[in-house]
Amino acid sequence: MEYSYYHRRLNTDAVGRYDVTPLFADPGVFDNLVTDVGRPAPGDCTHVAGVEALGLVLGAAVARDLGCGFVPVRKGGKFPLRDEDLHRRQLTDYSGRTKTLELARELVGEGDRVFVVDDWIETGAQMWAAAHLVEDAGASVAGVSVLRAHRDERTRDLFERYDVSSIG
Ligand SMILES: O=P(O)(O)OC[C@H]1O[C@H](OP(=O)(O)OP(=O)(O)O)[C@H](O)[C@@H]1O
Repeated sequence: MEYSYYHRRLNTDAVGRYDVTPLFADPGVFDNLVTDVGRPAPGDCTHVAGVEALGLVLGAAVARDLGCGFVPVRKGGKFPLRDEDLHRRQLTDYSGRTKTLELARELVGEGDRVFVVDDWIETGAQMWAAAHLVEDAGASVAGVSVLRAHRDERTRDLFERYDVSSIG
């Protein structure tokens, strides 16, 4: 589907922060969204990672669709694990607040090819951290896919380093 298909159902022109959950609530739209976000995934992808919170919803559905494992990238302090069992990155995103993202060490590692999914990218800070967590784990990033991504100087490094796909 073109981005206009989703745009019609979102009732916003925002590029950055907006609520994508109406796209999850309609089963037909959600099915199309999962297909479209997962389409750029390469055939050798072993896992899909999703960024908390809404990237968990979308990423898990994409993983199921692709027949891959699912790996949650969680906000700091959510994994009930010891520090030494986590990879951790700090970032400052669109909100101007400093946040932490974590990935459990046991979930992925060398040889794994991880496709990273989220709902949208504004500054790219969360996606940059998520992709680097995958690499910190010894796995490789098989691509990045979102519904909508802002392309400007803030996201240039992300687009240069990774194969980033967006519907809009
Ligand atoms: O490009 P950035 O500046 O990093 O912003 C994009 C990120 O911000 C939002 O997450 P948020 O932390 O608001 O959580 P949510 O999924 O719970 O809405 C969105 O889901 C992305 O993860």
